[in-house]
Amino acid sequence: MSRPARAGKAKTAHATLQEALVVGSHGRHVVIETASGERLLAHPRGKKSAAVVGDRVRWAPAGDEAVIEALEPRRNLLMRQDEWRSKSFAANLDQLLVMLAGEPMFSESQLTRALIAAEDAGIRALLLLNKVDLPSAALARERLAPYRAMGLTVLETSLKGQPEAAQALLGPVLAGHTTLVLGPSGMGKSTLINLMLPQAQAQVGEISQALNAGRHTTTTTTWYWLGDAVEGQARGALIDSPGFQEFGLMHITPQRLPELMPDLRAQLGHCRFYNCTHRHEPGCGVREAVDRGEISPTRYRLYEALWDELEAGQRPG
Ligand SMILES: Nc1nc2c(ncn2[C@@H]2O[C@H](COP(=O)(O)OP(=O)(O)OP(=O)(O)O)[C@@H](O)[C@H]2O)c(=O)[nH]1
Ligand SMILES: [Zn+2]
Repeated sequence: MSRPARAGKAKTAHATLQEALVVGSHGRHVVIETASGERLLAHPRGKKSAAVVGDRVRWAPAGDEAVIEALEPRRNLLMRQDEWRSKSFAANLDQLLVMLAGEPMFSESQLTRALIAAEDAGIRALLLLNKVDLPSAALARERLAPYRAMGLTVLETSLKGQPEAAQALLGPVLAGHTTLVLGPSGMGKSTLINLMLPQAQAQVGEISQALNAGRHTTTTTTWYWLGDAVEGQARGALIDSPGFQEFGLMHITPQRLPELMPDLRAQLGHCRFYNCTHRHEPGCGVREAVDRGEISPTRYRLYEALWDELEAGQRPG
């Protein structure tokens, strides 16, 4: 695809370039929102690491489009799992909202992976149990007991049956923060986005328009402003990534897993061997805690499975 020629040769100092926010992405091409609120298709310069939604960038105009000259330092970064590898996909988040339901029953493996990714990135996670109007919510609640016990907040909604109550509950939780919504299929993510963002379609439209100018049709990750800007107040935002299922964990070594799982972490320091993997060793404090019922057997099995997966991923070749 042809790119507009660069205006001049002189290298502009980054500080003099305008800052913008990345609000949409399609592979290496992104949509930025400039300080004046304009949305432009932006291309990375050269092969430098690509910008992701939530990034603040320094940009220069290039015809009707923009060239990203530099990324501002990131507060944090989340990766998504591709078929083959982990890829960065959202930066500078305040919190992760994980949507769950009893019908279809949420996957504990997916939940655990999300929590590990958030913990590793230093991002707080909130759980949202939706569809509490259905009888299956009782079982979902039971399965969430170990997560409450490790200190996680579990909010409950019936987005479809009681939208006003859900709005009242979620409004203050989302206001002023940048929240990535993880909604596995069927948990009610579309219902949530439509409820909290009546103007969502218009925002998607603007991003598609900017992308279409570059002949891209779909956006993979989208930033939505929550409400209008009010002077002196941080503006909240939701980040939605359609089809997004799994976080990338391949950059985490298996030895770090216990530190990233609060229920296991609470039991560290009681093993006979200082370098205990908590898998086969005698005198393991973590496995004793499983036997005593202080760590849920499911969580422990997920730990074992993740260990194998991460170890296999790190073997050379
Ligand atoms: N009973 C009940 N159903 C709900 C609730 N919230 C959403 N649903 C229904 O659950 C189904 C899935 O909701 P969506 O919002 O489309 O879910 P999604 O997570 O976006 O699903 P995908 O479109 O598959 O990605 C729809 O039929 C909704 O009407 C709820 O609180 N209670
Ligand atoms: Zn151990």
